[in-house]
Amino acid sequence: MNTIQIYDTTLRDGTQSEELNLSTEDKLRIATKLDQLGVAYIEGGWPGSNPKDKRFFAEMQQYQLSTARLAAFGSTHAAKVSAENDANLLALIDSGASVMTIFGKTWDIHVTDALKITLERNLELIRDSLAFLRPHAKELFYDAEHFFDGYKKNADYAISCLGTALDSGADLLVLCDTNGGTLPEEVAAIMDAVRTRLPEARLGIHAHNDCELAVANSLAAVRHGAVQVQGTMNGYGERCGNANLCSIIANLELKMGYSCLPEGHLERLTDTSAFVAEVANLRCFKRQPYTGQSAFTHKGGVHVAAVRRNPRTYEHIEPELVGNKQRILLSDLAGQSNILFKAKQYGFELDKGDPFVLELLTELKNREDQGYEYSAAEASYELLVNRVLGRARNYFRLISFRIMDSVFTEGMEPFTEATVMLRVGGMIEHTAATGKGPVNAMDCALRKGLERFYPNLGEMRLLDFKVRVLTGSVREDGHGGTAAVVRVLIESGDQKSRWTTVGVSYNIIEASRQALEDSINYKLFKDDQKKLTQAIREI
Ligand SMILES: CC(=O)SCCNC(=O)CCNC(=O)[C@H](O)C(C)(C)COP(=O)(O)OP(=O)(O)OC[C@H]1O[C@@H](n2cnc3c(N)ncnc32)[C@H](O)[C@@H]1OP(=O)(O)O
Ligand SMILES: CC(=O)C(=O)O
Repeated sequence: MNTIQIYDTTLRDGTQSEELNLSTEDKLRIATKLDQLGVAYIEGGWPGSNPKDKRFFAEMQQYQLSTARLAAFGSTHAAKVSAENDANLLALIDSGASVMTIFGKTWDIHVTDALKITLERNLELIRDSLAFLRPHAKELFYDAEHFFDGYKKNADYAISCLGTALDSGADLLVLCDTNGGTLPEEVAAIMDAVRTRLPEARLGIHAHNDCELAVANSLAAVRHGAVQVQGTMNGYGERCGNANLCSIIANLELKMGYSCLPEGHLERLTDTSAFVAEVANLRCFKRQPYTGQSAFTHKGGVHVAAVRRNPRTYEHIEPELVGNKQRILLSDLAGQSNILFKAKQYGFELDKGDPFVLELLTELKNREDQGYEYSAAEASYELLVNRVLGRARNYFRLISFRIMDSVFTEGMEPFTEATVMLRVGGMIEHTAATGKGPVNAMDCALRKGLERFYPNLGEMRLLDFKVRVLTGSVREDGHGGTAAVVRVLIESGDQKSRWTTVGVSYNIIEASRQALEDSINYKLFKDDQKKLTQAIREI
């Protein structure tokens, strides 16, 4: 099987993304993870650019990478100084990286208008920089910036830049679609032309995503002879991003018959993608092909009915191949199959046509119509199913509650107090608490009343609170705006898991109460289930 080298530049080109900012520590964690995934090269940064990147390379000298080689990035030397005196090239040598990648100009307007030097002088920059670095690098790559645009405008000059790099010791010439404006058929034709004119050269591809074609362009380049693909995890990068390695690796391995990662490592892809997003403190892109949470998620009843019989009916690969999994959503587009799938996941074996299934489906559709959204708040639906099927109980009853906001000093935050009356078993509990806002005050009062009976509630935290005014909820009596229906989603968690619950009402406090009550009941229900499972195991 032919091998394609995966060159990851998340830690360099990825950090040029508007929303990405990584500390040295973050970079070390990501580098370790990329090595475990098994990419061939990790471009760690530009040591001549900033102290953070310099520190990263110094720290990396203590790490033993198992699969990847560490690459340091920089430009050809500054026109005003010689290669030997160029701080940027010296920083590359100091970095201790065994692989060095330098970018140089290949598009004539970049030479004359950006660098403001002659075309001949640029060839000297390329030649002298590579020749100077050659003895210090195990591998030396030349990134031909703007190669495709340059080739289209002045093919002879673009080729002479590549030829100079090759003659000066470059092991590999990486053709860059820096502005991301090239089409796959142009990439294919230009790759063929370069291979004809420089048959001895090994070629790579570095594509940007300005036309949403970076993955397609990378695959086209491989089909036309590229042996290395550069890109970033999750496609992070400047403007519209770089070529997304998650899609490239999966496509090359699963659709095109190439090998990119060590045997058996492809199933680490989804975890690696999520890990990088987590360290970068960015939300994962749900619709990301292969590794996104929605990539194998089914919502429509017709689809769910079919995938339950044979997943291949609506899935282009087995999700497990890339470490992902199938998910089924609940919504007003569901059919009985969605309910059966979820019920099975919760431990119930039901059949199509069962009155419980029909009741649950009707209830789901009615509630979704009122504004509940169970695909985002599955804990509420799990409780509902378990209640309808008699497995879950209400752990308490909120008999009454009152919330007061008082402003004592003009311009100061209001003082919020909640009182609640609860029934737990046969006992009545009456408590009050203050909080930062009405929902927090109600949450504190509820816990204060309940923790005596259920101490495990002390482990539970509210993690997120979202309110959405539902469009189309303007009432027939003309009351919209502040009288519109709102949906509240509350995400809660303990040491082991996170869950989301939902409430809907014209009254934001009432919607929050529903979501809060579900959240507490869910925690108590799941803890009881765990205890039961443990007790059964011990019998
Ligand atoms: C296509 C790519 O992704 S290339 C990578 C782009 N990434 C970055 O720019 C991030 C890191 N960059 C930096 O930290 C800084 O820009 C530095 C340290 C490299 C340079 O900083 P400064 O010296 O202050 O220059 P500044 O950023 O204003 O301008 C870029 C300089 O690089 C020069 N330059 C650009 N490309 C090249 C090249 N291939 N070879 C030689 N010089 C180059 C420009 O001519 C300009 O120098 P000049 O003003 O003397 O003509
Ligand atoms: C080198 C590089 O990052 C580019 O040309 O896009």
